[in-house]
Amino acid sequence: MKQGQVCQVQIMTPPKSFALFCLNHVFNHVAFVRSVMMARKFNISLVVAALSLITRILPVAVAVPDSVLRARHVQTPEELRDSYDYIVVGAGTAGLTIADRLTELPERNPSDPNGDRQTAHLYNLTSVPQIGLNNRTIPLGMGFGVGSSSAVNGMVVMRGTVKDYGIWDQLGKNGSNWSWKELLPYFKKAPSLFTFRHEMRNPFCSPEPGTCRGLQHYAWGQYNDTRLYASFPGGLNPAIRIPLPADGHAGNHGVFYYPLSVDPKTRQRSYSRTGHWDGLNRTNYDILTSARATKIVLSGENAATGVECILTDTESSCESQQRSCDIDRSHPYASASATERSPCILLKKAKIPFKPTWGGCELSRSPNRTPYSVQFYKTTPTTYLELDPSPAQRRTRSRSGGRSSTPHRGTICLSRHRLFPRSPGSSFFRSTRHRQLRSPRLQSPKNLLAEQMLSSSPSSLSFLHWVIGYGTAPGANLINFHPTSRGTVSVDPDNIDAPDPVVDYRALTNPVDTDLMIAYLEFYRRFFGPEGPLAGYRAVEMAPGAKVTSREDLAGYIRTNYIPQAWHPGGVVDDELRVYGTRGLRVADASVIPILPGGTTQLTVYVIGEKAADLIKKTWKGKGGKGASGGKRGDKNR
Ligand SMILES: Cc1cc2nc3c(=O)[nH]c(=O)nc-3n(C[C@H](O)[C@H](O)[C@H](O)COP(=O)(O)OP(=O)(O)OC[C@H]3O[C@@H](n4cnc5c(N)ncnc54)[C@H](O)[C@@H]3O)c2cc1C
Repeated sequence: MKQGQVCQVQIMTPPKSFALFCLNHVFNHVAFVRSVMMARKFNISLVVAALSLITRILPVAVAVPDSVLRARHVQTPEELRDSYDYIVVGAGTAGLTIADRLTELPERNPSDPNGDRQTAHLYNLTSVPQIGLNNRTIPLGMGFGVGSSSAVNGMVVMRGTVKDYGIWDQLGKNGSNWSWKELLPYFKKAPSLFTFRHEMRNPFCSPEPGTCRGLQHYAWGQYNDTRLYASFPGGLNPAIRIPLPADGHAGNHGVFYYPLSVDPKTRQRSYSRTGHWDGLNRTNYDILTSARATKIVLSGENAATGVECILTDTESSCESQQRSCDIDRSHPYASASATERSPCILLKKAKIPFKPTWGGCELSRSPNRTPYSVQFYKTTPTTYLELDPSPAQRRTRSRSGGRSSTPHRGTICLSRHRLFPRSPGSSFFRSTRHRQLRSPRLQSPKNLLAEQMLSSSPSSLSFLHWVIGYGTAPGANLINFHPTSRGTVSVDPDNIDAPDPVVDYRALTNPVDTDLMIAYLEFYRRFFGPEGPLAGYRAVEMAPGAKVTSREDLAGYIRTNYIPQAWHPGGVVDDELRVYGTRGLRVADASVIPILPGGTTQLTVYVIGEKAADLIKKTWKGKGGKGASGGKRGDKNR
């Protein structure tokens, strides 16, 4: 090891295997945690699970009781071992999952969930001014700390639809299967990490699609709520053609309730740290805190051989070596952070050959699977009260298994439905104006997106809505997980060593996105209007306001209110998560999602972590490894 300005973590031929995290805290009084995990492998490979580009970093203590933390906590370069089999950069949702799986041991202590949402633990980064949004800059949603974004997120647990993952699969070229069927085993694994606020016997109602016994499983707990259903005699379907799937986690769209990853008794957050780190008893797993990975070291043949990082408290350096590595980044905005954190734009610059397929060039530069979220309806206080269930509705709730508790002031449910159930429907996208949805390449994410938008099939793309009350506010909140404008995350061309990425959402640069939002607004006007299924709520439109009707005015409202991110960005790599043109370098985090699923992302990211670990384990075969099942590595309780 050597001291200096830079911490270099290199990985050598593995005498021992382990995981190492670099946890950093950053400027502006905001603590950052970066992590580098090094995990054991039988042969050679490095996994970096998250990089990002933050400048100055302050050390931050990680509040983990010794009794809980069993992975070796490394705080100085001197404590690093000479070599590691894997390095995982990023102690986030995917990174912790991968490190856990690569270091699995038979013993596992029960989790000790601690720490609720720490909203202050968000990186203090903003995008460049957005031309399409009246030059507003948009804060980036990205958590730091052990657990990172899963430690600060809204805890909504959702799967995407069968179609969502089908698109991923269609985009794959290397034979790695990302279909619903392939991912289902990983989805089933993830719930064991969570304790849920909704005390359901089976939190997902059905590990197997279609085996759920009823909506009531989702209809109690925080939202105490069958009111929505009571509001729609005959269900939503006749009114707005939105189905009510019996199982919200069986890959369908429709209106359903969802669980939260919160312990129902203690109300403590259940997240990647409690599920994948606390309580681990691993001698092959080290974690380095207060360090920021700055560069992935590549050999002459573009083989990843190590990681350089800065120890943020002492500004000292560390160094180790490795024969080869799989590098897995574990945060979308990390994609452009270290020098070789390059998406396609940097690969091009470096003249590294790549095939823009699964996580193609366009997407890899893009954080722009950015949801749209605008609250545009509110109810008056009078109407507010009327949201409480009637005696009849209470009886309905009771019959359906819901709990009797203080009536919530609004009804919350999740609607994931296809575009524009009544109209303009598919014809909306067939207009000349929307031909620009398509791209010249046939099997491109953009084309598949367009195809789904144009489709009238019930399995086509779905969009997400929280209806009547997002959080505690009455109203509606809609999220578009399928924007067509593509953004970029890149290094600063004027300062390639700058730690912060340049993030440009390029929000609303494709006019289709504005048209989508206008159509959404109009849909909600129908939905809440006197002729709509929620007429009984007598909702009053507060914003944009009933007077805002022309396309021009609605577009103006959207420009000033549109938020081109709702904490679920995405972007990078081929379908085996390898960075094009390199060896031993993988990215596994939310950024690899080629097209966002129509749902919140944390569960999908856990699945990506699980799949990444299996992809890596496959390379153990024939090299002294035990293969994907991990042999002795498997904890019994998984
Ligand atoms: C405020 C908020 C609310 C959300 N709400 C929900 C929700 O309700 N439901 C849901 O399903 N999803 C939600 N999400 C999204 C979900 O939490 C994320 O998609 C998911 O956790 C991302 O996981 P990840 O592994 O890709 O990144 P993260 O979990 O963010 O991990 C990235 C890690 O990489 C580290 N890192 C970055 N750069 C470096 C570097 N240079 N060196 C070392 N380490 C580095 C970071 O510090 C961090 O530890 C929310 C997200 C946020 C931010």
